Amino acid sequence: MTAARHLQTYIDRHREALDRLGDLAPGVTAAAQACVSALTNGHKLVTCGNGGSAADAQHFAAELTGRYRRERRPLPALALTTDSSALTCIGNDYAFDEVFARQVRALVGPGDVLVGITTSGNSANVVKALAAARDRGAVTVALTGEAGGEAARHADITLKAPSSRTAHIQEMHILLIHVLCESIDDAFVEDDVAEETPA
Ligand SMILES: O=C(CO)[C@@H](O)[C@H](O)[C@H](O)[C@H](O)COP(=O)(O)O
Ligand SMILES: [Zn+2]
Repeated sequence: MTAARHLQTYIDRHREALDRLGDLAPGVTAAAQACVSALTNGHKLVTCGNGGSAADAQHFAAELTGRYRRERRPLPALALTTDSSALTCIGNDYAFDEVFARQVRALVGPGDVLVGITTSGNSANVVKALAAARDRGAVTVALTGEAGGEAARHADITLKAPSSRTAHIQEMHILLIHVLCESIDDAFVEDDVAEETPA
């Protein structure tokens, strides 16, 4: 297939998913409220995922500790994918399934929000992180594909990107993350006329 044909296929499939994304409005509202309420009450956001979703987890956390679009105070957020010592120690000494859950048991407390990102919904390390966070009294949010999978069973709120294809699920996930960042900015930007940094 030519690159041009790939491009058209991606545009068509991306648009198909995008056209159905509005159905997630109630879940997005609930997730935004959970994030804002946790951060307002001095709690933190913790994220995790594998591969491309690890990048999304880090992206989300950095939007909060750094900045998203508007100027506001730094907000507490942490991706569990970034500490190679913790990942290799826990993976080596326990099991890869435990790499996020053990960090959750160390770092996540009541009132925090754990965001688990998994396109299949079935990555065991993300599922176990959601379960551990729930045990710790955190609010659990899963970003999944349309199937939801096992992750949905351990999440208080599940945002199911309306696609079964990993790439397009990931594309919807990053859009959803940015939408959550808009709501978080709304809650923490003090001067609402603050300008966006030009690209
Ligand atoms: O980015 C991609 C594929 O687009 C890959 O790195 C992908 O994230 C990895 O295969 C992940 O291990 C998939 O895990 P999950 O989304 O099913 O939890
Ligand atoms: Zn990818």
